[in-house]
Amino acid sequence: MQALYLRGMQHVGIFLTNTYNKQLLIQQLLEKKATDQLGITAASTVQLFSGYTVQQYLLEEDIHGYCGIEATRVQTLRSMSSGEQKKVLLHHLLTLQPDVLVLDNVFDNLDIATQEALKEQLHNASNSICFIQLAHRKKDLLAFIANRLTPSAEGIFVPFNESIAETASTEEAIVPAPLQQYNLTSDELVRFTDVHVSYDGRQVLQHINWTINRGEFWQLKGPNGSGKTTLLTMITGDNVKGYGQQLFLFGRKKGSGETVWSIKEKVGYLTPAMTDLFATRHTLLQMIVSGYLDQIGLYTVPSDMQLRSALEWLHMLQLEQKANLPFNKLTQGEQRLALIARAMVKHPPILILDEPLMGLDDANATKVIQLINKLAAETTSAVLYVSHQTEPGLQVQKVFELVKTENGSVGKVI
Ligand SMILES: Nc1ncnc2c1ncn2[C@@H]1O[C@H](COP(=O)(O)OP(=O)(O)OP(=O)(O)O)[C@@H](O)[C@H]1O
Repeated sequence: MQALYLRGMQHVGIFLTNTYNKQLLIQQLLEKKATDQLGITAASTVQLFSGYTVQQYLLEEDIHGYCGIEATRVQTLRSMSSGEQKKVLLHHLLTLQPDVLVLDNVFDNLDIATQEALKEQLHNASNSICFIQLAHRKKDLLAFIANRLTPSAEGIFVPFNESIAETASTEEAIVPAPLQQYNLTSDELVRFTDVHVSYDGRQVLQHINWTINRGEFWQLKGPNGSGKTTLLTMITGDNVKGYGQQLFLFGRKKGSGETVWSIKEKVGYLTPAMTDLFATRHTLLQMIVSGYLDQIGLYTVPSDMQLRSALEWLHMLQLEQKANLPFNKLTQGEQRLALIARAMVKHPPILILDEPLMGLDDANATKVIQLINKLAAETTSAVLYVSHQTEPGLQVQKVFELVKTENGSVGKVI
């Protein structure tokens, strides 16, 4: 690794693709092992801000009841939304005043207003804390960090060249046909009529009116803590707040004797956190096939038709060469494409993609956007893309936006 010249207060922005071993770099930074190359002196205090750090604080809170972050005395870290968790953690780390703060994908999951506020906060702290920013998206690189590097093919850091070649496209490929049809009584899949949700006496959603029909392509957006996850868990049947309300899922009122299973089998679901569930010895092919069997991993013998169809999905993703590789040996971008295919193999009436671009580099984000557009355009599944970010290139037809008010968020269709 080449010197990063961090002597003095020289911040560094490092652009990484998903193929780079980021964990090793972070480990070296935290252990100050790369002292000579990175210019971090032995006496420096180094802190890390990342999704992993949030997980560590959550674990601490689960075990000891308090994780050391002042704001969590009012509301537990566990019950905060993912954006709220990141905000309080970053604030906490800045108050610790480390010599060096490593920022790993700092803007993932954060709404635009919070991103702007955070940029200002980081800028203000940049006289006293040295930042090493690791970013996968060019647009995320902090403007005040002029020193921008990227690892070369030889593994040394070189100045970052803004024009990075995009990867091959899946645009021309054909979506494999479904092996089964769902018996749906109407085109209306989900309907919220005047739905309200409160937690601990605090209203977070009010007067929600929203209908999702077959084949529609929606984006659900809204700032951190506005209630996106709450709405999603009501659709997937995982939130008890749906009972006793005018919530209709696949033609049945919630709580009218339906099973959670009868809802779940009609929903394809992806959240980046699911990647950890597949950290097993299963191959990529087995993982795709498991989507037919609603299993995580493969514990039932699949049919020949299912195997053939899974191979067609891999062909479409240009991943058939890797069919027999263990899933956890794939790059993050490949894993994300595969998880979307897994959620989609059954052509479920509704496909929910919760922050599907999280952690991806620019080239992989482009590929995933192409795939999502394709699934929305060429299948009868309704696609629900959930993110506070507007992605240029994503061809959503309608947006359901949550707008925060003092009495909880209201929804509007754009
Ligand atoms: N179990 C719970 N107990 C108390 N408050 C909760 C609980 N679950 C959610 N909340 C609160 O409800 C609000 C909405 O949370 P939700 O996770 O639905 O928001 P979100 O839009 O998904 O946020 P983000 O973009 O940050 O993930 C937040 O203020 C959150 O703190």
